Amino acid sequence: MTTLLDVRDVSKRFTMGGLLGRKVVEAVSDASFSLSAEKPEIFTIIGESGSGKTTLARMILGLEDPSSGEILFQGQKVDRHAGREARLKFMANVQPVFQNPFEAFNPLKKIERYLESTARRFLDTSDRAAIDKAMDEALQKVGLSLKEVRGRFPHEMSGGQLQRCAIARALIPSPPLLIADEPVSMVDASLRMSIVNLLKSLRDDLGVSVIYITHDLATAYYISNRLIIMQRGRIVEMGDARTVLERPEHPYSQLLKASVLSTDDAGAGKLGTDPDMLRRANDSMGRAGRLVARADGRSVRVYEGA
Ligand SMILES: Nc1ncnc2c1ncn2[C@@H]1O[C@H](COP(=O)(O)OP(=O)(O)OP(=O)(O)O)[C@@H](O)[C@H]1O
Repeated sequence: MTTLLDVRDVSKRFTMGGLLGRKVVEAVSDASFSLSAEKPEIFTIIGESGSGKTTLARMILGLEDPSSGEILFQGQKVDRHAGREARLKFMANVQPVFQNPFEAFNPLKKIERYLESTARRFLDTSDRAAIDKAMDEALQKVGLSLKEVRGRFPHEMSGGQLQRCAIARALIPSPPLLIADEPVSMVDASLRMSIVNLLKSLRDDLGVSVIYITHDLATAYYISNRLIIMQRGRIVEMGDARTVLERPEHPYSQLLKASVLSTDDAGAGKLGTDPDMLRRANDSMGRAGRLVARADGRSVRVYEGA
């Protein structure tokens, strides 16, 4: 197997405060996983707010240095201090899609200007026809066209359409990997599935791998091949998405699943959690334990004495 992305024992610590009262936050602890270059997949990172998802994504994008461990992309170390040329080459291969498309676009600039600057930068051309062609091709991949977008400002589009434009922009350099950090959470509920389906078709039709970051178990279940569940910076469970979400084994994964209201439970106004489940999930909080890889392809964190 050729490896596209290799995350090796990566940790990130932030130190806050001054000399007195210094506080160290371990945002990510010893994360390891890899993606194959031959088998495009949607690899999902699930976790509550503060579990370290964005920090992990920022390290993969080379926007943040790991405190320890390393990340390799196509065998090369991801290094945010690499020279301009190396950095540009990396950015052409690994593109971000952010949560809020209205923040990603400058409200005072027409959308095509943003796409155009990406095309100029990555395709290294100033040929008008070539730039238009690249923009139109990228927009077609997300179900839009340059004709539809031309002349329009961000506020003239719905959140869903604008997120499509953001994804089109990311696709301009034809990257094999997209990092999508909560890409549907700011999009109207009615349009969410169309963006989720778009990610799926990028994988299936264009062979793009996607790291999909979310706290939404339903969309994760629907589109992911594999997933990891993070609790306070640690991966507590990793494996085939359907298997893990159907039969979570780590107490925290079980609690996450039980905390999602099924339509039946919602009617009855109750969550499927019991005090024992809560206690076991709380007991695991902050404990290091050991992530054990099993023959069935699943990894689950276990604790001494548990
Ligand atoms: N630049 C920073 N300086 C200090 N602490 C940080 C920094 N970035 C993140 N953290 C801390 O690291 C932890 C993980 O944050 P992170 O944003 O990665 O989590 P998350 O799972 O993405 O959360 P959310 O879903 O709310 O974005 C949190 O405790 C956060 O406060």
